[in-house]
Amino acid sequence: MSSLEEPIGLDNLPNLNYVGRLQRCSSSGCRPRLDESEMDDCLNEGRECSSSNSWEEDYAWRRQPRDKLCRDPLILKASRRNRMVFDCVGDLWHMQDHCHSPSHNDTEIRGLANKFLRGLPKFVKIVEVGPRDGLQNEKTIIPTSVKIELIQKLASSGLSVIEATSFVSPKWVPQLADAKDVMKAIQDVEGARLPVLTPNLKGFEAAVASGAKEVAIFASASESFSLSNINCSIEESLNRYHDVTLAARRLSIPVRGRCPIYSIILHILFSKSFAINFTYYIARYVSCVIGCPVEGSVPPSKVAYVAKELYDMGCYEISLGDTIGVGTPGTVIPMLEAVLSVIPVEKLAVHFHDTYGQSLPNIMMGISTVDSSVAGLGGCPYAKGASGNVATEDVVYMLHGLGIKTNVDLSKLMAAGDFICKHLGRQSGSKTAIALSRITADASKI
Ligand SMILES: CC(C)(COP(=O)([O-])OP(=O)([O-])OC[C@H]1O[C@@H](n2cnc3c(N)ncnc32)[C@H](O)[C@@H]1OP(=O)([O-])[O-])[C@@H](O)C(=O)NCCC(=O)NCCSC(=O)C[C@@](C)(O)CC(=O)[O-]
Repeated sequence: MSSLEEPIGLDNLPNLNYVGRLQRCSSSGCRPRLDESEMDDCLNEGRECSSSNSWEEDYAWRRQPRDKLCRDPLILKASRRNRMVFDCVGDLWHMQDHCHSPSHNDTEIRGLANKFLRGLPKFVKIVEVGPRDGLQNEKTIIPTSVKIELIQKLASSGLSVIEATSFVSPKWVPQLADAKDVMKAIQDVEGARLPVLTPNLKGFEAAVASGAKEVAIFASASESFSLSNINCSIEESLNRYHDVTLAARRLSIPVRGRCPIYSIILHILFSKSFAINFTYYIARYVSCVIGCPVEGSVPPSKVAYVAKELYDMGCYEISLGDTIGVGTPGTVIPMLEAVLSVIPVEKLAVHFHDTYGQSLPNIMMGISTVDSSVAGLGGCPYAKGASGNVATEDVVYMLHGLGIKTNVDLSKLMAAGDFICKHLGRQSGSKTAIALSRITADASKI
């Protein structure tokens, strides 16, 4: 991958003077660069920061008249040469109206950068939900062999958790009726955990019989959605999930969840052997954490209640799902605040559908586990109008651009996205995949 295909992150900004200048001339021209003290911060936090450019060089542009800056031949050359860079800054003519105002206070800007970067994790675990959430809503039934190959390709990209399928009623979700065959075929996939969705004991038992080592349970913060999605009330669903978590402990099936002291006691009481691994993995979902397709907005306190119930059952990770993708940072922050008052931050994951294109800003709230779907596949059959999950490629591109590690190889991930999109006969839902494929295609013509 050439440097032009890599995200323009904080790490490489200093080496891309023309990009920096373009950005300063754009509406986002207030975007701060790192000064030396901030670089020290980065180093202390284990991130890499280049110090190749001096502070004066960084901010020399402020002394230049606006029109000179915006007619900089380097800028124009760069914009002609590199479509990706041009796209990233928008229309030059339009940008002239948004040149940086010298009235901005440098200290405030640097303070903002510091605050912003400090709130972000150094590593984000991505939970790939494409094979499950992505394919459950497809009109046509995807052949089992394609699902298996997709999972293998995703695993080879470095994704460490891939939600493989669902053990739900085939009458409700016929697209995943081959769950058993998929699970059996991916037993030898290495390097990735492969959780599956289970709505009840029946699903749990079928998952275990097919070799699942990890299961995900899914409750809703909206009564109406619970009824339409799993045909029972929230309380009934929580009772079912109690049964599932107990059964998991009896079988010593890893439960994606924490291991509180009473779990250990239950484990000792119910397990057949004491020499078992105490790592439980049971997951994880609270759906409709912002809005419900039937009820409209969902109160944060309701989300916190359901999340805490799942957590207390032993779920070590609670994923907060904006099922219909209506959240903005304005609604996501109060919801997170409510949940964080009952669950530690490191136990949380976020799961955004990108219906309104708000997923990326919503992810930037400091939660270090993010669900996403390759090529932006997905949607819930019981949440009409909801679009796919935020695309994994877009998440990886953004995180790498911020210097946040994911251990995911973007080009291999794109190959997986390309594979499934070709099969589905449509364009990727990932803006990153589209842009980078265009660059590669253009380059191959030269
Ligand atoms: C929960 C049920 C099963 C209740 O469905 P029900 O009809 O109320 O269940 P039932 O107990 O009356 O059983 C009816 C039939 O289903 C069978 N059955 C019962 N359970 C199972 C099972 N596990 N696997 C296979 N078969 C099952 C059962 O054996 C019976 O078969 P029959 O006697 O008629 O031949 C049903 O409503 C269901 O399967 N719902 C799943 C819906 C679903 O998968 N939705 C999408 C996932 S949620 C989501 O996408 C949101 C999320 C997680 O991504 C987060 C976010 O985006 O926010």
